[in-house]
Amino acid sequence: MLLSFDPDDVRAAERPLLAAGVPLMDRAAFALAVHAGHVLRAVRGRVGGAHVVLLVGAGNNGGDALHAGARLARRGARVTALLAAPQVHAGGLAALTAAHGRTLRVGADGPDGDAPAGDGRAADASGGGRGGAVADLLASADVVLDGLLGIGARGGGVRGAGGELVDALARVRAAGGGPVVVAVDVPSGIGVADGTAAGAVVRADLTVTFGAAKPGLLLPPAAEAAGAVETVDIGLTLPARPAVARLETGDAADLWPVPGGSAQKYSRGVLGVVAGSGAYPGAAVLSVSGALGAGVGMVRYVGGAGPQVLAAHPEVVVGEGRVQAWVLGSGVAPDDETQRDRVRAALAHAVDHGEPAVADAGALDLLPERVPAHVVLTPHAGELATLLRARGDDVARADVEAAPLAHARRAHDLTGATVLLKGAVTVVVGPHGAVYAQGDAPAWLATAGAGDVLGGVLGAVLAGRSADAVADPTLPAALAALAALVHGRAAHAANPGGPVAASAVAAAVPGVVRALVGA
Ligand SMILES: NC(=O)C1=CN([C@@H]2O[C@H](COP(=O)(O)OP(=O)(O)OC[C@H]3O[C@@H](n4cnc5c(N)ncnc54)[C@H](OP(=O)(O)O)[C@@H]3O)[C@@H](O)[C@H]2O)[C@@H](O)CC1
Ligand SMILES: [K+]
Repeated sequence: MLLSFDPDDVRAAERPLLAAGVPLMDRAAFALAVHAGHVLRAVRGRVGGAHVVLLVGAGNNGGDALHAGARLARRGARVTALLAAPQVHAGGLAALTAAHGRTLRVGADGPDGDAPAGDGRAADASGGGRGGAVADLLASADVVLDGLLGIGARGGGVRGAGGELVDALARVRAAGGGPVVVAVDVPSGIGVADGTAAGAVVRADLTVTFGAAKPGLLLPPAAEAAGAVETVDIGLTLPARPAVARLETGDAADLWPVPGGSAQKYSRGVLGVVAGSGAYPGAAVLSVSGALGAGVGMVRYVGGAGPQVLAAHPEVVVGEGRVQAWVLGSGVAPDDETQRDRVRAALAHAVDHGEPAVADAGALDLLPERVPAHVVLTPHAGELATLLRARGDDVARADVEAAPLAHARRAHDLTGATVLLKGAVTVVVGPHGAVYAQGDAPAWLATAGAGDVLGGVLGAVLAGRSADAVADPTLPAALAALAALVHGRAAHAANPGGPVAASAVAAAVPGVVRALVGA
């Protein structure tokens, strides 16, 4: 499991070590230089002679970059630091200067080469015009180390001279080619704790993060700015509970309902699916496909798409009966009162009788005021905005997309449900601070019907662990994250690197489950 921690927790973990004189910045800078060295060898074959540009802000994040730059300069790299603040980390600046790195001050007046600490060579870089000199430097760099802002970031985006550097770097990259960008601790400008990415935000290829990942490296939309994430152990002892977690391959076996030797179809879980209709049978077929692919004991289908469901899946039982979990609402039209009544009844049953339920699409506006955490909502951003508006919040789809965690949390707080917010990175919020961010799916998965398959997979897992999911209110969030992981992996497996149809994703689920939990 990849765990991330809020800046306050990281600072609290650093404090006793700093008080004891542990050289945390040395550890961080050493690891950063090692990773930058790997990148330089990959793009240029060697560190010696490579061109490294440092973006340096006012705080310790800039200090990390300067110290790492000094290490690279001692290994023969040509290092130029662009100083975006009047005062930068003094020890780092001295180290870089001693290692013969160049410094160049940038700001409202552009580069003027007046960096402190006796940098006699700063003036070379300012030739050719102010902004032009910076752009030329960035364009000619093999690697840029982004040390503008770390966990001390406040507000959205990088302000001031640093923000101008972020924009200049974006222009260089948009023009094609450009350097490999390595973010120091976090990409500068992201919301470190909430994953927002407004204003000037560095787009990194790699983030080298210290002590533990930060939530913004996992959460959308900021996660996209982080690139690959390398976590460096600098010796911090962090709290037991992370801010945001991400399930990985090794986590699936513990969570998945793998049948024991004495299993039979009822003990493995029966899933009730109230989805689709005669007019729109596809959602029903896809939900059932996902559930069967995930290995549910049995599916009972209730609704007007019985013939189509049976044609695709003769193992399904059509009609009502006892179930251990539900999938509700996929493909249920707003004017289909018969099916909506069935969804209402199933929701009430799930709440009253302790049966986990997935409430998707057409079930979201039928939700009682409050539900237990074993009811899992699976909206996309637009549906979540609608749900929140129905509860009095003035919120649009774009607001949800800009701050998915905050809005998923709000929906959880208002309804009591576990909330799985679908997206390129899927965010899950449950009670007691359970938060997951799963970025497993290829962009190709954004396709009609994919959500129906996800609902089926999640329903199967909830049916298989029905009693556990009711007894432990944080478990539905973990199982929802697990379903997102399997669903995303199935999309990759169905057609690596290419387009996928939802039915192909469902067909790939059994193989993914076998790979994750098979002996
Ligand atoms: N502690 C340790 O031992 C270790 C720490 N480590 C490293 O330290 C980093 C944290 O360092 P840090 O606390 O100095 O904060 P940092 O992020 O560098 O910047 C703060 C400065 O930025 C400014 N500023 C804020 N927001 C802004 C904005 N939007 N736009 C523009 N400016 C903004 C802010 O100004 P202020 O808001 O105070 O006016 C202040 O001047 C951490 O991420 C890791 O890399 C590692 O070495 C491991 C050991
Ligand atoms: K940074």
